[in-house]
Amino acid sequence: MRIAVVGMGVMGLTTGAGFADLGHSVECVDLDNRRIADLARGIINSREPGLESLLLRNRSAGRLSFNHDPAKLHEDTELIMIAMDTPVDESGEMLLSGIWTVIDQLTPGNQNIKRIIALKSSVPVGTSDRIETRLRGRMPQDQMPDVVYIPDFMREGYALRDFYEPSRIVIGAASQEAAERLSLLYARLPGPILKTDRRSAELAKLAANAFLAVKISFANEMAALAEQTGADYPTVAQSLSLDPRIGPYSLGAGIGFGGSFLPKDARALVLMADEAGAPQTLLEASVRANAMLPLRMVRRLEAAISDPSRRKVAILGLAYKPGTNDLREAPALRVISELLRRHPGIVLTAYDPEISVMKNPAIPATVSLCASAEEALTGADAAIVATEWREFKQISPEHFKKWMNRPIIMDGRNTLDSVALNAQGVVCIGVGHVPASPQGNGQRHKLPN
Ligand SMILES: NC(=O)c1ccc[n+]([C@@H]2O[C@H](COP(=O)([O-])OP(=O)(O)OC[C@H]3O[C@@H](n4cnc5c(N)ncnc54)[C@H](O)[C@@H]3O)[C@@H](O)[C@H]2O)c1
Ligand SMILES: O=c1ccn([C@@H]2O[C@H](COP(=O)(O)OP(=O)(O)O[C@H]3O[C@H](CO)[C@@H](O)[C@H](O)[C@H]3O)[C@@H](O)[C@H]2O)c(=O)[nH]1
Repeated sequence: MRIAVVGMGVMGLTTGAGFADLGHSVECVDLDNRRIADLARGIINSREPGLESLLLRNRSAGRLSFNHDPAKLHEDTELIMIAMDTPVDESGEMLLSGIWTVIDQLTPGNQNIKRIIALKSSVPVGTSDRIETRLRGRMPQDQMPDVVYIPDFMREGYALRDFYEPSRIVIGAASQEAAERLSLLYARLPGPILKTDRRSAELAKLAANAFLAVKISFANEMAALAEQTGADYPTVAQSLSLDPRIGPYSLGAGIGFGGSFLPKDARALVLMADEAGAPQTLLEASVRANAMLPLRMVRRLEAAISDPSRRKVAILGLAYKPGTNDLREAPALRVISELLRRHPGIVLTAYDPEISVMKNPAIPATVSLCASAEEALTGADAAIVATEWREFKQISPEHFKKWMNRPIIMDGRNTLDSVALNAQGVVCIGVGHVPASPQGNGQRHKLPN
Protein backbone atom coordinates (compact mmCIF):
# COMPACT_ATOMS: atom_id res chain seq x y z
CA MET A 1 0.00 0.00 0.00
CA ARG A 2 1.18 3.54 -0.65
CA ILE A 3 0.94 5.41 2.66
CA ALA A 4 1.69 8.98 3.74
CA VAL A 5 2.19 9.84 7.41
CA VAL A 6 1.83 13.52 8.29
CA GLY A 7 3.62 14.55 11.50
CA MET A 8 7.03 13.05 12.22
CA GLY A 9 7.04 12.95 16.02
CA VAL A 10 7.87 9.64 17.70
CA MET A 11 4.41 8.23 16.98
CA GLY A 12 4.28 9.30 13.32
CA LEU A 13 7.83 8.25 12.52
CA THR A 14 7.52 4.89 14.26
CA THR A 15 4.25 4.21 12.47
CA GLY A 16 5.64 5.27 9.10
CA ALA A 17 8.95 3.43 9.40
CA GLY A 18 7.14 0.44 10.91
CA PHE A 19 4.75 0.10 7.97
CA ALA A 20 7.67 0.58 5.58
CA ASP A 21 9.36 -2.30 7.37
CA LEU A 22 6.26 -4.39 6.69
CA GLY A 23 6.87 -3.74 2.98
CA HIS A 24 4.73 -0.67 2.30
CA SER A 25 5.86 2.45 0.53
CA VAL A 26 5.69 5.34 2.99
CA GLU A 27 5.98 9.08 2.44
CA CYS A 28 7.09 10.86 5.62
CA VAL A 29 5.61 14.36 5.80
CA ASP A 30 6.25 17.20 8.22
CA LEU A 31 6.03 20.96 7.82
CA ASP A 32 9.31 21.27 9.70
CA ASN A 33 11.82 21.44 6.83
CA ARG A 34 14.73 20.72 9.08
CA ARG A 35 13.14 17.64 10.56
CA ILE A 36 12.43 16.32 7.06
CA ALA A 37 15.97 17.11 5.89
CA ASP A 38 17.38 15.29 8.95
CA LEU A 39 15.14 12.27 8.43
CA ALA A 40 16.18 12.11 4.78
CA ARG A 41 19.78 11.92 6.06
CA GLY A 42 18.82 9.25 8.59
CA ILE A 43 18.95 11.50 11.65
CA ILE A 44 16.20 11.51 14.27
CA ASN A 45 15.79 13.98 17.12
CA SER A 46 14.61 11.50 19.70
CA ARG A 47 16.37 8.75 21.63
CA GLU A 48 13.65 6.21 20.91
CA PRO A 49 15.39 2.81 21.08
CA GLY A 50 15.69 1.16 17.66
CA LEU A 51 14.00 3.97 15.76
CA GLU A 52 17.08 5.29 14.01
CA SER A 53 18.06 1.88 12.68
CA LEU A 54 14.47 1.21 11.56
CA LEU A 55 14.59 4.51 9.67
CA LEU A 56 17.98 3.78 8.12
CA ARG A 57 17.05 0.24 7.09
CA ASN A 58 13.89 1.30 5.30
CA ARG A 59 15.42 4.42 3.81
CA SER A 60 18.18 2.27 2.28
CA ALA A 61 15.58 -0.18 0.99
CA GLY A 62 13.88 2.72 -0.81
CA ARG A 63 10.59 2.25 1.03
CA LEU A 64 10.66 5.71 2.62
CA SER A 65 10.41 9.09 0.96
CA PHE A 66 10.38 12.53 2.56
CA ASN A 67 8.30 15.60 1.90
CA HIS A 68 7.46 18.79 3.76
CA ASP A 69 4.32 19.72 1.89
CA PRO A 70 1.06 17.85 2.65
CA ALA A 71 -0.40 19.46 -0.49
CA LYS A 72 2.06 17.50 -2.64
CA LEU A 73 1.52 13.90 -1.61
CA HIS A 74 2.13 11.24 -4.21
CA GLU A 75 -1.09 11.08 -6.22
CA ASP A 76 -1.36 7.29 -5.78
CA THR A 77 -1.36 7.55 -1.99
CA GLU A 78 -4.12 5.29 -0.65
CA LEU A 79 -3.83 5.97 3.04
CA ILE A 80 -2.98 9.29 4.71
CA MET A 81 -2.23 8.98 8.40
CA ILE A 82 -2.47 12.18 10.44
CA ALA A 83 -0.05 11.96 13.36
CA MET A 84 0.78 15.49 14.33
CA ASP A 85 0.73 16.96 17.80
CA THR A 86 -2.51 18.10 19.46
CA PRO A 87 -1.42 20.36 22.34
CA VAL A 88 -3.88 21.74 24.87
CA ASP A 89 -4.16 25.32 26.07
CA GLU A 90 -4.53 26.52 29.67
CA SER A 91 -8.24 25.76 29.71
CA GLY A 92 -7.71 22.20 28.48
CA GLU A 93 -8.89 22.89 24.96
CA MET A 94 -7.10 20.76 22.39
CA LEU A 95 -5.62 22.89 19.67
CA LEU A 96 -6.41 21.30 16.34
CA SER A 97 -5.31 24.11 14.03
CA GLY A 98 -2.47 21.98 12.62
CA ILE A 99 -4.91 19.24 11.72
CA TRP A 100 -7.25 21.69 9.97
CA THR A 101 -4.32 23.17 8.05
CA VAL A 102 -3.39 19.74 6.74
CA ILE A 103 -6.98 18.75 5.96
CA ASP A 104 -7.40 21.98 3.99
CA GLN A 105 -4.23 21.29 2.02
CA LEU A 106 -5.11 17.77 0.91
CA THR A 107 -5.89 17.28 -2.75
CA PRO A 108 -8.01 14.42 -4.14
CA GLY A 109 -5.16 12.42 -5.77
CA ASN A 110 -5.62 9.64 -8.33
CA GLN A 111 -9.32 9.35 -9.05
CA ASN A 112 -9.10 5.57 -9.42
CA ILE A 113 -8.06 5.23 -5.79
CA LYS A 114 -10.48 5.53 -2.90
CA ARG A 115 -8.37 7.30 -0.33
CA ILE A 116 -8.55 6.78 3.41
CA ILE A 117 -7.63 9.49 5.88
CA ALA A 118 -6.74 7.86 9.18
CA LEU A 119 -6.48 10.22 12.11
CA LYS A 120 -4.06 8.90 14.73
CA SER A 121 -3.47 11.92 16.95
CA SER A 122 -5.36 12.13 20.24
CA VAL A 123 -8.41 14.32 19.63
CA PRO A 124 -11.71 15.31 21.27
CA VAL A 125 -14.62 13.01 20.49
CA GLY A 126 -16.33 14.10 17.27
CA THR A 127 -13.19 15.37 15.52
CA SER A 128 -13.30 12.70 12.78
CA ASP A 129 -16.91 13.66 12.05
CA ARG A 130 -15.84 17.29 11.78
CA ILE A 131 -13.01 16.37 9.42
CA GLU A 132 -15.45 14.52 7.19
CA THR A 133 -17.84 17.49 7.13
CA ARG A 134 -14.98 19.86 6.30
CA LEU A 135 -13.73 17.65 3.48
CA ARG A 136 -17.21 17.28 2.04
CA GLY A 137 -17.24 21.04 1.63
CA ARG A 138 -14.28 20.98 -0.73
CA MET A 139 -13.76 17.52 -2.27
CA PRO A 140 -15.69 16.31 -5.31
CA GLN A 141 -18.28 13.78 -4.09
CA ASP A 142 -16.81 10.93 -6.18
CA GLN A 143 -13.34 11.58 -4.73
CA MET A 144 -14.39 11.99 -1.14
CA PRO A 145 -12.01 9.94 1.04
CA ASP A 146 -13.14 7.75 3.92
CA VAL A 147 -12.25 9.25 7.29
CA VAL A 148 -11.31 6.80 10.05
CA TYR A 149 -9.88 7.11 13.54
CA ILE A 150 -7.18 4.69 14.64
CA PRO A 151 -5.94 5.54 18.11
CA ASP A 152 -2.37 4.83 19.02
CA PHE A 153 -1.47 3.41 22.41
CA MET A 154 2.33 3.36 22.04
CA ARG A 155 4.53 4.50 24.91
CA GLU A 156 7.65 6.58 24.47
CA GLY A 157 10.69 4.45 25.12
CA TYR A 158 8.80 1.36 23.91
CA ALA A 159 7.45 2.74 20.64
CA LEU A 160 8.82 0.00 18.39
CA ARG A 161 7.75 -2.77 20.71
CA ASP A 162 4.27 -1.25 20.95
CA PHE A 163 4.09 -0.90 17.17
CA TYR A 164 5.05 -4.51 16.50
CA GLU A 165 3.14 -5.96 19.46
CA PRO A 166 0.15 -3.69 20.00
CA SER A 167 -2.11 -4.51 22.93
CA ARG A 168 -5.06 -3.85 20.61
CA ILE A 169 -5.83 -2.23 17.27
CA VAL A 170 -8.94 -0.09 17.35
CA ILE A 171 -10.38 0.91 13.98
CA GLY A 172 -13.09 3.54 14.18
CA ALA A 173 -14.80 3.81 10.80
CA ALA A 174 -18.08 4.92 9.35
CA SER A 175 -17.55 2.81 6.24
CA GLN A 176 -17.40 -0.98 6.31
CA GLU A 177 -15.10 -0.98 3.28
CA ALA A 178 -12.55 1.32 4.94
CA ALA A 179 -12.65 -0.79 8.11
CA GLU A 180 -11.96 -3.93 6.06
CA ARG A 181 -9.08 -2.38 4.14
CA LEU A 182 -7.44 -1.20 7.34
CA SER A 183 -8.03 -4.55 9.04
CA LEU A 184 -6.08 -6.13 6.19
CA LEU A 185 -3.26 -3.62 6.63
CA TYR A 186 -3.06 -4.25 10.38
CA ALA A 187 -3.52 -8.01 10.08
CA ARG A 188 0.29 -8.38 9.90
CA LEU A 189 0.49 -7.15 13.48
CA PRO A 190 -0.46 -9.49 16.32
CA GLY A 191 -2.91 -7.44 18.44
CA PRO A 192 -6.66 -8.09 18.52
CA ILE A 193 -8.57 -5.86 16.10
CA LEU A 194 -11.61 -4.03 17.42
CA LYS A 195 -13.78 -2.48 14.72
CA THR A 196 -16.05 0.25 15.94
CA ASP A 197 -17.50 3.66 15.18
CA ARG A 198 -15.26 6.74 15.11
CA ARG A 199 -16.54 8.37 18.30
CA SER A 200 -16.03 5.24 20.37
CA ALA A 201 -12.49 4.92 19.00
CA GLU A 202 -11.75 8.56 19.86
CA LEU A 203 -13.03 8.13 23.41
CA ALA A 204 -11.23 4.78 23.76
CA LYS A 205 -7.93 6.62 23.31
CA LEU A 206 -8.64 9.38 25.83
CA ALA A 207 -10.19 6.91 28.28
CA ALA A 208 -7.04 4.77 28.27
CA ASN A 209 -4.80 7.68 29.24
CA ALA A 210 -7.39 8.92 31.74
CA PHE A 211 -7.50 5.53 33.41
CA LEU A 212 -3.70 5.42 33.69
CA ALA A 213 -3.69 8.93 35.18
CA VAL A 214 -6.29 7.97 37.79
CA LYS A 215 -4.41 4.77 38.59
CA ILE A 216 -1.12 6.62 39.13
CA SER A 217 -2.80 9.23 41.32
CA PHE A 218 -4.43 6.43 43.31
CA ALA A 219 -0.97 4.91 43.76
CA ASN A 220 0.42 8.22 44.98
CA GLU A 221 -2.39 8.80 47.47
CA MET A 222 -2.08 5.25 48.78
CA ALA A 223 1.68 5.80 49.15
CA ALA A 224 1.04 8.94 51.21
CA LEU A 225 -1.32 6.95 53.42
CA ALA A 226 1.29 4.22 53.82
CA GLU A 227 3.78 6.82 55.02
CA GLN A 228 1.33 8.16 57.58
CA THR A 229 0.40 4.75 58.90
CA GLY A 230 3.80 3.04 58.89
CA ALA A 231 2.92 0.68 56.01
CA ASP A 232 5.18 -0.05 53.05
CA TYR A 233 3.59 1.09 49.79
CA PRO A 234 5.88 -0.93 47.46
CA THR A 235 4.65 -4.07 49.27
CA VAL A 236 1.06 -2.88 48.99
CA ALA A 237 1.64 -2.22 45.27
CA GLN A 238 3.13 -5.65 44.82
CA SER A 239 0.06 -7.20 46.39
CA LEU A 240 -2.24 -5.10 44.19
CA SER A 241 -0.27 -6.00 41.09
CA LEU A 242 -0.80 -9.72 41.67
CA ASP A 243 -4.55 -9.28 41.38
CA PRO A 244 -5.26 -9.91 37.70
CA ARG A 245 -8.16 -7.44 37.85
CA ILE A 246 -5.72 -4.68 38.82
CA GLY A 247 -2.50 -5.68 37.04
CA PRO A 248 1.07 -4.55 37.57
CA TYR A 249 1.24 -1.35 35.52
CA SER A 250 0.99 2.28 36.56
CA LEU A 251 1.07 1.55 40.28
CA GLY A 252 4.41 3.26 40.84
CA ALA A 253 4.30 6.12 43.35
CA GLY A 254 6.67 9.06 43.21
CA ILE A 255 6.63 12.57 41.81
CA GLY A 256 3.76 11.82 39.48
CA PHE A 257 2.89 11.50 35.85
CA GLY A 258 4.31 13.89 33.29
CA GLY A 259 5.02 13.94 29.61
CA SER A 260 3.01 15.45 26.87
CA PHE A 261 0.29 12.77 26.92
CA LEU A 262 -1.28 11.81 30.25
CA PRO A 263 -1.48 15.40 31.60
CA LYS A 264 -2.62 16.88 28.28
CA ASP A 265 -5.18 14.22 27.41
CA ALA A 266 -6.55 14.28 30.97
CA ARG A 267 -7.07 18.05 30.89
CA ALA A 268 -8.69 17.84 27.47
CA LEU A 269 -11.02 15.07 28.57
CA VAL A 270 -12.05 16.95 31.70
CA LEU A 271 -12.98 20.02 29.65
CA MET A 272 -14.73 18.01 26.97
CA ALA A 273 -16.69 16.04 29.59
CA ASP A 274 -17.78 19.24 31.36
CA GLU A 275 -19.02 20.63 28.08
CA ALA A 276 -20.82 17.37 27.32
CA GLY A 277 -22.54 17.45 30.73
CA ALA A 278 -20.83 14.28 31.99
CA PRO A 279 -18.15 15.62 34.37
CA GLN A 280 -15.18 13.35 35.01
CA THR A 281 -14.71 14.11 38.69
CA LEU A 282 -12.32 11.23 39.36
CA LEU A 283 -10.03 12.30 36.55
CA GLU A 284 -10.21 15.95 37.58
CA ALA A 285 -9.20 15.00 41.12
CA SER A 286 -6.36 12.88 39.80
CA VAL A 287 -4.97 15.81 37.81
CA ARG A 288 -5.14 17.99 40.93
CA ALA A 289 -3.50 15.31 43.08
CA ASN A 290 -0.74 14.88 40.52
CA ALA A 291 -0.01 18.60 40.45
CA MET A 292 0.73 18.55 44.21
CA LEU A 293 3.46 15.91 44.03
CA PRO A 294 6.51 17.98 43.03
CA LEU A 295 5.83 20.39 45.91
CA ARG A 296 5.35 17.43 48.22
CA MET A 297 8.81 16.18 47.22
CA VAL A 298 10.30 19.61 47.90
CA ARG A 299 8.67 19.64 51.34
CA ARG A 300 10.22 16.28 52.10
CA LEU A 301 13.59 17.70 51.17
CA GLU A 302 12.95 20.66 53.46
CA ALA A 303 12.27 18.22 56.29
CA ALA A 304 15.54 16.45 55.58
CA ILE A 305 17.99 19.36 55.29
CA SER A 306 18.07 22.64 57.11
CA ASP A 307 18.07 25.96 55.27
CA PRO A 308 17.88 24.70 51.65
CA SER A 309 18.51 28.24 50.38
CA ARG A 310 22.13 27.80 51.40
CA ARG A 311 22.53 24.28 50.07
CA LYS A 312 23.51 22.57 46.88
CA VAL A 313 21.00 20.03 45.60
CA ALA A 314 21.50 17.64 42.69
CA ILE A 315 18.61 16.59 40.47
CA LEU A 316 19.18 13.12 39.04
CA GLY A 317 17.06 12.74 35.91
CA LEU A 318 15.16 15.38 33.96
CA ALA A 319 13.21 13.51 31.27
CA TYR A 320 9.59 12.76 32.15
CA LYS A 321 10.48 9.08 32.24
CA PRO A 322 13.47 6.91 31.36
CA GLY A 323 14.08 5.85 27.76
CA THR A 324 13.39 9.30 26.34
CA ASN A 325 14.89 12.79 26.17
CA ASP A 326 11.40 14.30 26.26
CA LEU A 327 11.11 17.15 28.76
CA ARG A 328 7.49 18.05 28.06
CA GLU A 329 5.67 18.47 31.41
CA ALA A 330 8.52 16.61 33.09
CA PRO A 331 7.93 16.39 36.87
CA ALA A 332 11.66 17.12 37.39
CA LEU A 333 11.10 20.59 35.95
CA ARG A 334 8.24 21.21 38.39
CA VAL A 335 10.48 20.11 41.26
CA ILE A 336 13.16 22.52 40.03
CA SER A 337 10.77 25.44 39.74
CA GLU A 338 9.36 24.79 43.25
CA LEU A 339 12.90 24.64 44.67
CA LEU A 340 13.87 27.90 42.98
CA ARG A 341 10.61 29.59 44.02
CA ARG A 342 10.83 28.59 47.66
CA HIS A 343 14.61 28.82 48.10
CA PRO A 344 16.02 31.61 45.93
CA GLY A 345 19.64 31.03 46.99
CA ILE A 346 19.67 27.30 46.36
CA VAL A 347 22.38 25.92 44.06
CA LEU A 348 21.00 23.30 41.68
CA THR A 349 22.91 20.87 39.55
CA ALA A 350 21.22 18.37 37.24
CA TYR A 351 22.20 15.34 35.26
CA ASP A 352 20.22 13.24 32.82
CA PRO A 353 21.94 10.71 30.57
CA GLU A 354 19.84 11.82 27.59
CA ILE A 355 19.88 15.59 28.09
CA SER A 356 22.85 17.51 26.79
CA VAL A 357 24.75 19.98 28.96
CA MET A 358 24.12 22.67 26.35
CA LYS A 359 21.76 25.46 27.40
CA ASN A 360 18.19 24.21 27.13
CA PRO A 361 15.23 26.60 26.97
CA ALA A 362 13.08 24.19 29.01
CA ILE A 363 15.52 24.24 31.94
CA PRO A 364 16.09 27.38 34.06
CA ALA A 365 19.48 28.89 33.24
CA THR A 366 20.45 28.88 36.92
CA VAL A 367 20.55 25.08 36.93
CA SER A 368 24.03 23.75 36.12
CA LEU A 369 23.63 20.94 33.64
CA CYS A 370 26.25 18.26 34.26
CA ALA A 371 27.80 15.59 32.09
CA SER A 372 27.68 12.84 34.72
CA ALA A 373 26.00 11.86 37.96
CA GLU A 374 29.37 12.26 39.66
CA GLU A 375 29.65 15.86 38.50
CA ALA A 376 26.10 16.68 39.65
CA LEU A 377 26.52 14.98 43.01
CA THR A 378 29.95 16.34 43.87
CA GLY A 379 29.64 18.59 46.91
CA ALA A 380 25.83 18.28 47.01
CA ASP A 381 24.00 18.46 50.34
CA ALA A 382 21.16 16.34 48.98
CA ALA A 383 19.92 14.78 45.75
CA ILE A 384 16.49 14.15 44.30
CA VAL A 385 15.99 11.26 41.91
CA ALA A 386 13.40 12.52 39.43
CA THR A 387 13.75 9.94 36.64
CA GLU A 388 14.44 6.28 37.28
CA TRP A 389 17.39 5.84 34.92
CA ARG A 390 19.08 2.49 35.42
CA GLU A 391 22.51 4.06 35.87
CA PHE A 392 21.40 5.73 39.10
CA LYS A 393 20.82 2.31 40.62
CA GLN A 394 24.41 1.43 39.87
CA ILE A 395 25.88 4.21 41.99
CA SER A 396 27.39 2.52 45.04
CA PRO A 397 26.88 3.80 48.60
CA GLU A 398 30.62 4.50 48.68
CA HIS A 399 30.34 6.80 45.70
CA PHE A 400 27.35 8.68 47.12
CA LYS A 401 29.34 9.18 50.33
CA LYS A 402 32.55 10.12 48.54
CA TRP A 403 31.01 12.58 46.09
CA MET A 404 28.36 14.25 48.20
CA ASN A 405 28.84 16.73 50.98
CA ARG A 406 26.04 14.91 52.80
CA PRO A 407 24.66 11.68 51.36
CA ILE A 408 20.92 12.41 51.53
CA ILE A 409 18.85 11.10 48.63
CA MET A 410 15.17 11.76 48.10
CA ASP A 411 14.19 8.95 45.77
CA GLY A 412 11.24 10.42 43.88
CA ARG A 413 10.84 7.26 41.80
CA ASN A 414 11.44 4.55 44.40
CA THR A 415 14.16 3.21 42.19
CA LEU A 416 17.13 2.89 44.53
CA ASP A 417 17.65 0.09 47.03
CA SER A 418 16.99 2.26 50.05
CA VAL A 419 17.48 -0.55 52.56
CA ALA A 420 20.96 -1.34 51.21
CA LEU A 421 21.88 2.34 50.97
CA ASN A 422 20.58 3.13 54.45
CA ALA A 423 22.47 0.17 55.86
CA GLN A 424 25.67 1.66 54.47
CA GLY A 425 25.23 5.14 55.80
CA VAL A 426 23.44 6.85 52.91
CA VAL A 427 20.12 8.41 53.87
CA CYS A 428 17.77 7.31 51.11
CA ILE A 429 14.15 8.30 51.47
CA GLY A 430 11.71 6.74 49.05
CA VAL A 431 8.03 7.40 48.54
CA GLY A 432 5.40 5.47 50.43
CA HIS A 433 7.42 3.90 53.15
CA VAL A 434 9.06 4.71 56.41
CA PRO A 435 12.79 4.63 55.72
CA ALA A 436 14.58 1.77 57.42
CA SER A 437 17.33 2.78 59.82
CA PRO A 438 20.92 1.73 59.10
CA GLN A 439 20.23 -1.19 61.44
CA GLY A 440 17.29 -2.11 59.26
CA ASN A 441 14.84 -2.13 62.19
CA GLY A 442 12.22 -0.12 60.34
CA GLN A 443 12.57 2.98 62.54
CA ARG A 444 12.24 6.40 60.99
CA HIS A 445 15.59 8.05 60.43
CA LYS A 446 16.59 11.02 62.42
CA LEU A 447 17.66 13.16 59.53
CA PRO A 448 20.82 15.22 59.88
CA ASN A 449 20.69 18.98 59.44
N1 LIG B 1 4.54 10.00 20.89
C1 LIG B 1 3.80 9.00 21.36
O1 LIG B 1 4.32 8.07 21.98
C2 LIG B 1 2.29 8.98 21.12
C3 LIG B 1 1.59 7.79 21.37
C4 LIG B 1 0.22 7.77 21.11
C5 LIG B 1 -0.44 8.91 20.67
N2 LIG B 1 0.27 10.05 20.49
C6 LIG B 1 -0.45 11.23 19.98
O2 LIG B 1 0.07 11.44 18.67
C7 LIG B 1 0.12 12.84 18.37
C8 LIG B 1 1.55 13.22 18.01
O3 LIG B 1 2.36 13.06 19.13
P1 LIG B 1 3.94 13.16 19.06
O4 LIG B 1 4.46 13.17 20.44
O5 LIG B 1 4.45 12.11 18.14
O6 LIG B 1 4.11 14.61 18.43
P2 LIG B 1 5.38 15.57 18.28
O7 LIG B 1 5.01 16.87 18.87
O8 LIG B 1 6.62 14.89 18.76
O9 LIG B 1 5.51 15.70 16.72
C9 LIG B 1 4.48 16.24 15.93
C10 LIG B 1 5.03 16.56 14.56
O10 LIG B 1 3.95 17.05 13.77
C11 LIG B 1 4.48 18.11 12.95
N3 LIG B 1 3.41 19.00 12.52
C12 LIG B 1 2.71 19.87 13.28
N4 LIG B 1 1.84 20.55 12.51
C13 LIG B 1 2.00 20.09 11.25
C14 LIG B 1 1.38 20.42 9.99
N5 LIG B 1 0.43 21.35 9.90
N6 LIG B 1 1.79 19.76 8.89
C15 LIG B 1 2.76 18.82 8.97
N7 LIG B 1 3.38 18.48 10.12
C16 LIG B 1 2.99 19.11 11.24
C17 LIG B 1 5.48 18.81 13.85
O11 LIG B 1 6.41 19.57 13.09
C18 LIG B 1 6.12 17.63 14.58
O12 LIG B 1 7.26 17.15 13.90
C19 LIG B 1 -0.43 13.55 19.61
O13 LIG B 1 -1.81 13.75 19.45
C20 LIG B 1 -0.19 12.53 20.72
O14 LIG B 1 -1.08 12.71 21.79
C21 LIG B 1 1.62 10.11 20.67
O1 LIG C 1 3.60 3.52 37.64
C1 LIG C 1 3.83 4.57 37.04
C2 LIG C 1 3.92 4.64 35.63
C3 LIG C 1 4.17 5.86 35.02
N1 LIG C 1 4.35 6.97 35.77
C4 LIG C 1 4.61 8.25 35.09
O2 LIG C 1 3.57 8.50 34.17
C5 LIG C 1 4.04 9.21 33.03
C6 LIG C 1 3.61 8.53 31.75
O3 LIG C 1 4.21 7.28 31.64
P1 LIG C 1 3.84 6.21 30.51
O4 LIG C 1 2.38 5.95 30.52
O5 LIG C 1 4.76 5.07 30.66
O6 LIG C 1 4.35 6.98 29.23
P2 LIG C 1 3.85 7.70 27.92
O7 LIG C 1 4.91 7.48 26.91
O8 LIG C 1 3.47 9.08 28.29
O9 LIG C 1 2.60 6.88 27.37
C7 LIG C 1 1.25 7.23 27.65
O10 LIG C 1 0.77 8.14 26.64
C8 LIG C 1 0.84 7.62 25.29
C9 LIG C 1 0.38 8.71 24.34
O11 LIG C 1 -0.98 8.98 24.45
C10 LIG C 1 -0.06 6.38 25.21
O12 LIG C 1 -0.06 5.90 23.87
C11 LIG C 1 0.45 5.33 26.20
O13 LIG C 1 -0.39 4.18 26.13
C12 LIG C 1 0.44 5.93 27.60
O14 LIG C 1 1.01 4.99 28.53
C13 LIG C 1 5.56 9.30 33.22
O15 LIG C 1 5.90 10.56 33.73
C14 LIG C 1 5.88 8.23 34.23
O16 LIG C 1 7.02 8.54 35.01
C15 LIG C 1 4.25 6.93 37.15
O17 LIG C 1 4.39 7.95 37.83
N2 LIG C 1 3.99 5.73 37.74
